[in-house]
Amino acid sequence: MPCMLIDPSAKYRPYVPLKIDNRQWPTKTFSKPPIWLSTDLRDGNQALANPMTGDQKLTFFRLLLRCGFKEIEIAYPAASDTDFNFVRSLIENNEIPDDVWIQVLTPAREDLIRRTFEAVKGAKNVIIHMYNATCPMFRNVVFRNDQAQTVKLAVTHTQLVRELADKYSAEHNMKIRYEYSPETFSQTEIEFSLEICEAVKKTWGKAGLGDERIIFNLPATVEIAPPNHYADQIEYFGTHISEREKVVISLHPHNDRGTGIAAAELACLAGADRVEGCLFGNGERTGNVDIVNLALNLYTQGIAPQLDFSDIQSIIEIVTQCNDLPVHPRHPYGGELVFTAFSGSHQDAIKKGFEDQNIRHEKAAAAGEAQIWDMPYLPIDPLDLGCNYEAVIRVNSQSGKGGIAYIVKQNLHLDLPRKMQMVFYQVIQEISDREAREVTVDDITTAFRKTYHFGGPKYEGRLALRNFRITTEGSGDLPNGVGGDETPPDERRRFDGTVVVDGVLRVIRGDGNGPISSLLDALRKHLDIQLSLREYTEHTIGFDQGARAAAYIELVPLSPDVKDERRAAQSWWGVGLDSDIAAAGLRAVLSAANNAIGDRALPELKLSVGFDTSSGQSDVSDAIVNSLNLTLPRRLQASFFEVVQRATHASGGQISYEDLTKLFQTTYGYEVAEKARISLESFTIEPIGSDGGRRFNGNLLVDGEARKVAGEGNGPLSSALAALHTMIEGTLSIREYSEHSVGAGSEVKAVSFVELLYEVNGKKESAWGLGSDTDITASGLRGVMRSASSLPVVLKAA
Ligand SMILES: CC(=O)SCCNC(=O)CCNC(=O)[C@H](O)C(C)(C)COP(=O)(O)OP(=O)(O)OC[C@H]1O[C@@H](n2cnc3c(N)ncnc32)[C@H](O)[C@@H]1OP(=O)(O)O
Ligand SMILES: CC(C)C(=O)C(=O)O
Repeated sequence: MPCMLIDPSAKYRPYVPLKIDNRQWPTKTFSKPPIWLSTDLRDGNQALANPMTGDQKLTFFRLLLRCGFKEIEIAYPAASDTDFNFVRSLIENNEIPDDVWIQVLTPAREDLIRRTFEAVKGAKNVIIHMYNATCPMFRNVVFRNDQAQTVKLAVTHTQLVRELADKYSAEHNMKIRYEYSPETFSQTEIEFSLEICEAVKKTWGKAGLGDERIIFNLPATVEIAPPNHYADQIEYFGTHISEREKVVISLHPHNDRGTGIAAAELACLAGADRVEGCLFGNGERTGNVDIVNLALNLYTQGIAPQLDFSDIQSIIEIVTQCNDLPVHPRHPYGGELVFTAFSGSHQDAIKKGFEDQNIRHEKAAAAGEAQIWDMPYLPIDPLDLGCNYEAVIRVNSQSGKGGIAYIVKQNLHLDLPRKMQMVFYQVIQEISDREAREVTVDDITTAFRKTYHFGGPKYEGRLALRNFRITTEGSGDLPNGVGGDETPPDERRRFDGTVVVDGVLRVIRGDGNGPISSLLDALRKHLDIQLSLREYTEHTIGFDQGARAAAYIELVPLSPDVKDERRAAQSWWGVGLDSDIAAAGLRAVLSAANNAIGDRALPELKLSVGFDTSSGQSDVSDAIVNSLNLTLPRRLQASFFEVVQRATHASGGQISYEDLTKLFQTTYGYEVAEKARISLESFTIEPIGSDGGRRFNGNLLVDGEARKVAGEGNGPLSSALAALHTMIEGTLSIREYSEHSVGAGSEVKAVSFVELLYEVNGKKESAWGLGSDTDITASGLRGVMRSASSLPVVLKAA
């Protein structure tokens, strides 16, 4: 089986370097772009397994115009009807802008030259491009010509081109220029290249300045030497051709050694004026030189290339559709992976680079200076090519914390503290190792939300903040916007808040020297969550009205010794986002606390009875709001607080929230199964008289016995009281009444809060009762009966 030779010199010979003294190009630098010629529709097209259709060529042509090409080789018209007709259709359909030169290629053959001229008849600006091979191998093998015959071939056919150019330009008002290519220039003896070009120039006979210049296109038809050799050849040609000012030196590099770009760049430094190539380097074998690459190389040197690749992805789409060839994912500037870093150290550098650059750019903008792009690993700003930063960092098992933090910042606008980055990195590493695949942006943001219970109800943990109030001892409510734990020394803060604990609303309270420490205190007291704050950072997101605060918190196990807390190996991070900075901190505490408690069962929530009367009362009523959705009238709050205090003393100083709720329900008869002493079985209310009076007819159950009663008043409640008076000693009167609705839609019901005053034998007593019903009148009546049942009403003898 053939294989690589141990001594390849037995088979291959090296190129022969040019002897040039004092070459100039190595010290030259770029200052302007060359003239570009796209040969996608000719050299690119002829290299395709399936050359482009007319429609594809038209699409491609329009794309080239969009990119800004002013010279476009559109066909080898003599090759096929498709090519010929395409040229005709562009001309006849006025597709060619006035400032664009179309170029067509022809061999040095009379019939084909004539057909080529026929193809371009009537076009405004045309470059006729003729070629014949000039290097020894082609002379000897392909044409079997010596040097003189080769020159003769070129000269004779240049003569024909000249005659036809004169004729067509006169007859069809065309501007016609001439390009001659000594094909395989790079393999041709340099002196012979000069000789044949001098002969062609002379024959053409009308090389002038500007648009009159003759174009000598010097192809590296096959790249057989390093790029410096091509540069030498070009410099030599340019410094030895006569009337240099009347000559455009054009490059046509191929990429057989993979150095087409370097060859073109060095040859430009060596004096070339023009480059022929294809978008993304399509073309024979390894392709023509890639004009996108060349142009953007200039761009990254701060030189406007005069070509526009602002929407590079849409350009790739069209090019790949027309060529039916892919663009490699690693292709310079355009490949789908070229702005992507997977590896940790690259990602870290890019992330830091962006941060540093933002600061630099802000300063430069303020000073009115240029905002220079200077980024690790990214030689060009993806935005300039219509790409975004989304794909700049992608994560797999080679990635590090910096990259992951970058994605979190880009997508969630959260700038994680370094230690938190390290912790979250472990989470993503675990996913990436487990799944053995790239971790997507969605994977990362979802993992972040889940890990830190961040981003709304869907991601809530076992503990979630509903509402809160921070008060300063003696000074009432704190205005929102008091941040972190920045409390003046000696001022104490109190956190009163409603927190969802395992799905149940709870009111908790704690004290500390700031909002965070008072919430931590509340968690300790009420839920036995013993944590302490080790690190807190915050930043704002957005501006002005839309600004929000992001807070990051690290909690450690509470320890009697602060030093132990600082050294604690175990810690939990949390994040909170809110328009109010204090709320952001509190959310961050709960986010971290969620991670700290994991699945651990929490103790039954305890309501401490050590509160002072007023604040204990609001705790109690908050609890009823939370558990039963009932907003108690103020006097009922006071009344119930007394009940609670008695109950908590009786049960050793503490009462659970469940028991508190039950106590409320049984005390006031709210939604309990047992019948009260006096209960309403059924009733009717009838209007009486003309002044709005009412008559109540009720079926009651009193001490287990059915009673029918009736009474009249000026409303349902007063008529019910009148009815009760028919069976009791003393009098009942309404001391306070209020009601509100609970629930929504078809579930809505009325809840009535009734306080009755009972006067009998000179004694007075009052009691509260609750009624509820979908009918508001029935709700009020039930409240009356429930309140009466709580009073020691004396029944009349039957
Ligand atoms: C480096 C380059 O890219 S050069 C451009 C190459 N592009 C193409 O070839 C695509 C279009 N070509 C074609 O469609 C056909 O080759 C045609 C129509 C031009 C000619 O087709 P044919 O007449 O069948 O000739 P064929 O394709 O075999 O070409 C070889 C002949 O042309 C001669 N020839 C090759 N190049 C040239 C040239 N630049 N000038 C004159 N004659 C040439 C060869 O010596 C050979 O002649 P021979 O038949 O006397 O031996
Ligand atoms: C016709 C010439 C310019 C050519 O395509 C080449 O040499 O590659």
